Amino acid sequence: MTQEHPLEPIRRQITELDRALLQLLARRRELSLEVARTKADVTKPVRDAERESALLTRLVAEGRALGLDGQYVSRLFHVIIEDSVLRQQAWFQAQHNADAPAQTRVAFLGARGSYSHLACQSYFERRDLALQELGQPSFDAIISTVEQGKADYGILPVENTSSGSINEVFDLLQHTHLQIVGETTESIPHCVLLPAGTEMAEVTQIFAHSQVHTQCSRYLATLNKPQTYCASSAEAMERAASTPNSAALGSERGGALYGLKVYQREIANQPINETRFLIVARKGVEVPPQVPAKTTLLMATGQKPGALVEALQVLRDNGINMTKLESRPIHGNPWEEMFYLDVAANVQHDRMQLALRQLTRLTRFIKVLGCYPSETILPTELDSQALAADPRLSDQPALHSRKHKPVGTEIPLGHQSLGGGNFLIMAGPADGPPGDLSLCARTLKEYGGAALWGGWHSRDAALDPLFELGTELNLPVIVSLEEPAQAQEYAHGDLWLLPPERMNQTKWLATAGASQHPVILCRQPGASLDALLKAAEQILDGGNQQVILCEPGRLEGELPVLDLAAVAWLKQHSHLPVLVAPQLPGDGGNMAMPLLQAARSAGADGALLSLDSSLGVDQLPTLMSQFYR
Ligand SMILES: O=C(O)C(=O)C[C@]1(C(=O)O)C=C[C@@H](O)C=C1
Repeated sequence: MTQEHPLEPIRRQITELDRALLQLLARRRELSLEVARTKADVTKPVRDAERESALLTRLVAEGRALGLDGQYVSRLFHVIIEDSVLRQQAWFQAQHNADAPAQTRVAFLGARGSYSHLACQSYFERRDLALQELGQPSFDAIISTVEQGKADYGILPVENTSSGSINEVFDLLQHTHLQIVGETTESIPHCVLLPAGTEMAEVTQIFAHSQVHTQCSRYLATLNKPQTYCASSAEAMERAASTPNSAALGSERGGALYGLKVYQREIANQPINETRFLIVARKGVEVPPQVPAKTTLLMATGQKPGALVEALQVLRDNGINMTKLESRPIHGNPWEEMFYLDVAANVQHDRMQLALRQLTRLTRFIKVLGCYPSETILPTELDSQALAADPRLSDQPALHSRKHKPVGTEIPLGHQSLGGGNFLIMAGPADGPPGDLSLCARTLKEYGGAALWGGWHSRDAALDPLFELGTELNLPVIVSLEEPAQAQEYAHGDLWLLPPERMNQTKWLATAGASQHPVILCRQPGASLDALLKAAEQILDGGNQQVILCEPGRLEGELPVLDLAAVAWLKQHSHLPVLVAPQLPGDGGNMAMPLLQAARSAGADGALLSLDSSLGVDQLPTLMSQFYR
């Protein structure tokens, strides 16, 4: 008889626990609906911030007593509460609109597995409605299918966190009589997908939608494989499934429909990649008082100066919060604009009715495109004290703080020292030809650069030349930590870098904490400075005292944004060295110098420069010689 592996009985216990967790979650959902039924009688709003805050504070404390950290518990319960709120809202909406279409035929863009298809499934699943799915070839076809009564609903993407507004959809909304009846936001984690049995080394082409390709350009540069563009991600996945030696970019859920498995997750340039969709129907809906509503308006103001400001003032005077403003040209009227506004208000409320009446006086055209339940559920924030570590330790200053260590930490870097008073420049080519790496390394060496950087994503293939150059020139190298399980592959790097999207990921922080390499920890966009320091604390707590904080820049359109107040604040509150990683616009060569000088004045200890079309390797010698002059 074969003996059972010792793993098996443990795994059986985990399976049992997971099953019990699922049953508890299902029961919690039932109770949440019971709460909704009770609230219906007293017209209490779905969301009760006080209750959520009390509930989370208690759970964090109880979790801590069981050895679970506060961030972990609050993250889990944010997901659970979001589901509870959305389900309650969907229930109220259904009660209030009993004459909604009996069937649910939904028109969406693309085939099974497209991002629109997945959004459609999540939206209607919450409503417990059986779906008849009608994939369409274009946005136009979605609108006309619903207009002609061949579908009951249409689902249209309107904006994406990486690529911005989808203009074609806004233009179509101008001309249809369909009403917006709902919205949903889908988080779309792009992955590289492979057919079962295919290895990445065998792949000769990657199928992708052009927008997805743009959103993942940094990672794709490291794979260095030819791309074939497709009309949709669904088509990309279908072609990869039927073409030998190919891969596709798509979502994990979509890939599963085509028998594709994930090769690499989270490959988007921006860690948060969400798309907002609108649901349209022939007849509008009414939003019940328990549910927060959004109203979308379409309006054209007169062409006199300040007309838009006057219109917006009407909203402000009536206490109405605008959540989005978008402008589109009016066909046939050059230089005139049509404005789309989302406001957080129910069109039935008096103040909204009043505002609409006042707006008719100031506009040439105004139309309500729809009033629908808002599905933007912001998590209830707990104060940092509630989330802090064990209260018995709360009188001990945090390891990152100046109270714990008044003198700044210095980290040796070759013959220089980070945090030692000199501003150090570290650089590397973003995704240029391999020759750039060598040129960059030699330039850094010659002009006093402190380290060679392998870019935001250091993939296996790119590591060897990096390490070889480092050894040859005796120049420290920085590698991005991609996969904690393979930490040994990064062992030759002198410094490790945790990219912004890893800042909150416990397994990366634990790997960094257990390492003896200095670790550069980058602030995630939108994360608070407190959150950055908490992540640093986890690394320090793990044992690694060589943590370097990094403030990455970003681009707002063509404008470079770099938070130097954050740099100054971090230097005052923490003894850890602080770097900046500015992003430069297309013609960024001229911006590099003033940004570096300003960062140095704000107290930064150095900069990480990503060399690309905005700042080329060839511009590095002038920049460095002038900076250190
Ligand atoms: O207790 C309530 O009032 C609920 O609606 C339940 C619940 C929850 O899921 O715990 C959901 C939404 C509220 O904001 C607070 C709590």
